[in-house]
Amino acid sequence: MTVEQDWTPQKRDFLQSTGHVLAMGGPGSGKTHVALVKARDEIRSAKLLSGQRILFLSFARPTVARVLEKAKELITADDLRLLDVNTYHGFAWSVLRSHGYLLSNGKPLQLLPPPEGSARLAHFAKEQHHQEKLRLFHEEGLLHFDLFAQLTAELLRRSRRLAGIYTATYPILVVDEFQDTNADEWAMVRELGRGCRIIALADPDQRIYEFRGADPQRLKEFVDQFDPLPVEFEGENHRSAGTDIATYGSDLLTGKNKGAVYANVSVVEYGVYYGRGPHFHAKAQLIQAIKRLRKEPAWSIAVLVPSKAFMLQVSDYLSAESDGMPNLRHEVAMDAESPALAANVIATLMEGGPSELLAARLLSALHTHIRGRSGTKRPAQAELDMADAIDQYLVSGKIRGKNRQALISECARLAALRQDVVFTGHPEEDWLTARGLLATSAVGQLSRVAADAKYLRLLHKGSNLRASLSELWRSQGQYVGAIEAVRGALLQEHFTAAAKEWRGVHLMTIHKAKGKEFDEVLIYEGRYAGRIVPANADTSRQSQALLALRVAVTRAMKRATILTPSGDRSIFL
Ligand SMILES: Nc1ncnc2c1ncn2[C@@H]1O[C@H](COP(=O)(O)OP(=O)(O)OP(=O)(O)O)[C@@H](O)[C@H]1O
Repeated sequence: MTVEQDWTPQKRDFLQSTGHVLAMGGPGSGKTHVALVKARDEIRSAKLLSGQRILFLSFARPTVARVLEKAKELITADDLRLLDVNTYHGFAWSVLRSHGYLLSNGKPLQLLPPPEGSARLAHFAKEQHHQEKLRLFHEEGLLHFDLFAQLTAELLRRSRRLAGIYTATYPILVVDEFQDTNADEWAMVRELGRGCRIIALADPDQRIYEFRGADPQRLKEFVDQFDPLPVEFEGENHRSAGTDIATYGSDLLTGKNKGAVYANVSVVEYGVYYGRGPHFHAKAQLIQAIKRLRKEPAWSIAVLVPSKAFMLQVSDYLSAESDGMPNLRHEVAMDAESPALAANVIATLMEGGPSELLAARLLSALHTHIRGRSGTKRPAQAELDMADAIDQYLVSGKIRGKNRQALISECARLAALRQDVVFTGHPEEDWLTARGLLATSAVGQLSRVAADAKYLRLLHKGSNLRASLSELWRSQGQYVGAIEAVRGALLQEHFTAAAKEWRGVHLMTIHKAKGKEFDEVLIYEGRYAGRIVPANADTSRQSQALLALRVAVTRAMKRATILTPSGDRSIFL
């Protein structure tokens, strides 16, 4: 544990602050670390009244898990009870769950998780999404996750008494990755800040979420409104001390990196290797990294790629035993809509029921999967037409067109097949059986459900879904209730800071790497798909991609490797 005299003067100023603070520093400068020490000191100072706690808000659940892990090293278990670490949306939901009815005309609220939300919004142009989300909330009591922060801010603004209760409970609010807050999250923080001390941690050059509303003006807005004590942890790097990784990250921003040589950072150009899979070089690099680290007790490697679609291709190749290389076990950070909606179709099959009813339920689950699987992107018109046709069929019993009829018949066939399926009572096996039924279907809309569900990690040992499915089987010898169990498990995934295991190989998009750290980082840029800068990117997208690349590189503690295609090297390298 760091002893007091080790702190730089800036860190000491930060630790001694008594009001609002804006702490800035580059990657690995120890912002999160020192904020936890600050929280510990505040708790130890015994200035908190009975019932008061410190609130620490971060962006994503895995980051919350990491912060908690670090907190356990720095803070005693007793003191830790006075620190609430949560995501922005987890905190907002805790407010709305108890008080949101005040905004929805007294209607009880029902959550609309992102995958179902995407299915609901499929027909609307992107510009109309927000309006429709508001309509769903006010008219149907359906709460889309994207409204969490906005509604919480509105609630706190409208009821000063309620805001007072929250700020009396949390006199200190730490906001991590503050540079990436969007307008709604900022509004929520601002309302709380009227009654509590805000400790904001930020690095303007790690602002990589402009596409979801992060704004270069945010820090200035905070300064203008709250006049915080500014502190800068300049030149500190605790993550990759003794390497050039942080320097490389800074040089990327000025272009100084081009042609220069750095310790522990390598840029590797890969060529086309005829007869081998396109990701051959990436896998080979990964194997080398594993060899370098495998003698260490708890090593971690991140393979970071530019897009979700590319990530799935890479995952398939890492799992395959091909090109003379073994299956490499890895975790995929997959939070896309498609697996969640696919899980709903599988649960429908597991739940079963009389053939005709089951066929209709399958169609209905498939309808949601078709509409929602591309997330916030609008589905192709042909997909929307298919979904509409299913919808009409469910009402009228009529359908036209060969492909559409084939889909209806296939659902009927699967529902009939399901009648003869004998499950074993082991949820994982039975899940695979149900998925297998879909996988063999000759109808694309059904077989891709099985493909989409491949990336779902809900049934591992000790998982809640496994426990609830086992319980359904134990009490009734069948899986009636599976749909609800899957829905509950997916919802829980959004809110619990599942203690993630950070050992081993982790494959994720560059954006997902924010706030994390690994022994080695392998950034893999594809030749055609998966470009760091998409071919048609304008200057603003280019600069966002550059910031993201810097974040990616600086996640490494020991070594960063960037793979870029030869003959088409990334413009940043
Ligand atoms: N004073 C310190 N003493 C020992 N270890 C430290 C110290 N400060 C930070 N660290 C360690 O260095 C690593 C990086 O620190 P931290 O995550 O707090 O940096 P950060 O500024 O929040 O980084 P980023 O903005 O890149 O996410 C962590 O493993 C942390 O535990």
